[in-house]
Formats: sequence, structure tokens, C-alpha cells
Amino acid sequence: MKVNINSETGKLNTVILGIADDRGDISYLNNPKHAEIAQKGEEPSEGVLIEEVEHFKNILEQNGVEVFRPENIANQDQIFCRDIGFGVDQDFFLANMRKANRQPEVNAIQSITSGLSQVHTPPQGAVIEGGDVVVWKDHVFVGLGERTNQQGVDFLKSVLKHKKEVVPLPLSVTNEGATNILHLDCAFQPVGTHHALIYKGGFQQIPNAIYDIFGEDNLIEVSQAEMYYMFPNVFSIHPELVVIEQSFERLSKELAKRNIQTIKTQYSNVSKLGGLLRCSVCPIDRDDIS
Ligand SMILES: NC(=O)NCCC[C@H](N)C(=O)O
Repeated sequence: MKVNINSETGKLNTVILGIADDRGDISYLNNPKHAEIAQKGEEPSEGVLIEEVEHFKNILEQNGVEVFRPENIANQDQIFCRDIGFGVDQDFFLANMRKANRQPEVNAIQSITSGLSQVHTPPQGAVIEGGDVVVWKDHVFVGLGERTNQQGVDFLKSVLKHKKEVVPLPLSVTNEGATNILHLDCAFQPVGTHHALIYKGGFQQIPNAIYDIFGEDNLIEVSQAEMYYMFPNVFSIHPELVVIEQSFERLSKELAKRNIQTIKTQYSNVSKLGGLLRCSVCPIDRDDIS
């Protein structure tokens, strides 16, 4: 299989989409948003999660995307496939997950990744999750927060030297769902060919590199509440087509103004676990954009 990822938006050919079945009885409350939802007794049922994820699969396939799935691991949450590996150009990186309860997920894509020619595994001590890695043309932005450490960034830099500029961005990590940034893809997401969604409050310092590369006028700012509902975690099928949660009316209008169309789907139950559409997919092959 071919790996080719130079952006978050180029026409998508091949992707791995997580699975929501067989999650088991133990719900690991790995992030503050999920923990608060569980405390309120609003944990979603497996049935509704399966419905949302399978509907997303249909959308991808109807748009000509080849969809692979991880192998099922009994009693394991495997929805958030984005975090367990990521492609950068022709290289594929396996994650070293911060949460021990998520590490087995990485093994479930082995039958897919074993056929790839350039697969890299982080050295001991280097923690890096795919949700913190956003590839954009000559740059790779990496969120530094709870799920990715400096050794993870150094590992990426060593593999990608002379190929990409790796830009670390310290994230705002808190213990409240309303403000915590779990991964970079919860606060930042390129759309189209030169725009990006951004929640400015998600960064410890103003992310100057993002402003310089995209230009302030091309950044679509989202509010704290919109970040909580995961506006930045939408998923591009190609530069003019983005899958979004059905309730994201303002986002749909903002994208339409920039000639980007949306497909709306219900994903509000998956969102309660701390991830949305982008977190559920690991793109393998996209056409390049310039
Ligand atoms: N990229 C992401 O933000 N992924 C969401 C992961 C949610 C999962 N419950 C976790 O806390 O690891």
C-alpha cells in the first residue's frame, strides 16, 4: 500500500477508520471532557457510537475513499484511530501512546502497516500521538502537551530532517473539559488550500508559525465553546469538501463563504469521549496540494 500525506486536505484516497464495537465494560476516562460526561451519567451507548462511526464510513465510501479498519481487540475502545499512527509524505509513524490502556490499539493496524515500506517506531521515552501531528506542505506542526513530549518531537525531527520543518506548539493543558486541549487537532485544523480553523486559547503562546504560514486573514477563529464541541476536529475529503458534525451551523457558513462545502453527519455521541471526526481517521494516501 502507498503512503502519501503532504496535507490535511488533499483529495483522500485511502484511510483507516476506527471501530466502535466491542468496547468492553470498562470505560477509561482518559480526558477531562469524557470524565465529566461520565460523571453526569451521560456516557453514550455502544449502539449509538457504532451508528455514528458506520455512517461516517458510508460518507467516506460514497465519496470514493478506500476505507480500512483496525482488527478488533476484545473490550478495547478503538474509535480514535488518528492517534495510533500517522503518515508524513511517504513515511508512516506508529505512535507511542501516553495512556497504557490505549497502547494495544497500535497492534490492531499491524496487518495494514506491515505492508508499508517506511514504518518508524518511537524510541523508548519518546511519547507521540497522531492527534498532535498536523502535516501541512513543508511543515509538520506538533502539539506539545499531555500526549506528546519533547523526545517525541525530537524523534520526528530526526526522521524528517532535510524533508520537513517540524514546528512544536505548546498546548494549553488543564483538568477541565471546557478548556483542556487534549491534542493539537482539537485546536487547529487546516481546511481548503490555504485556510485553517484555530482556537487561539488552546496554545500556551500565540502560535506565530501558524499566523506566518497561513496569514491572519485566512484563519477562522473558533470560540472556547465551539472548541469544546470540537469545531476544529472536522475532516476533509478534498480541499472543497469537509465532513462536519451536523450541529456546526456557523462553521458550515464560514466554510461556504470560502467555497468549501460540507457534509453534515451526527457525531455528537462520539464527541462525548473527547474526539470527533478527525480523531477517528488515520489518512494513508492523499493527493498532494501545493
Ligand atoms: N486526537 C484526539 O483528540 N483524539 C481523541 C482521543 C479521545 C480518547 N478518549 C483519549 O482520551 O485518548
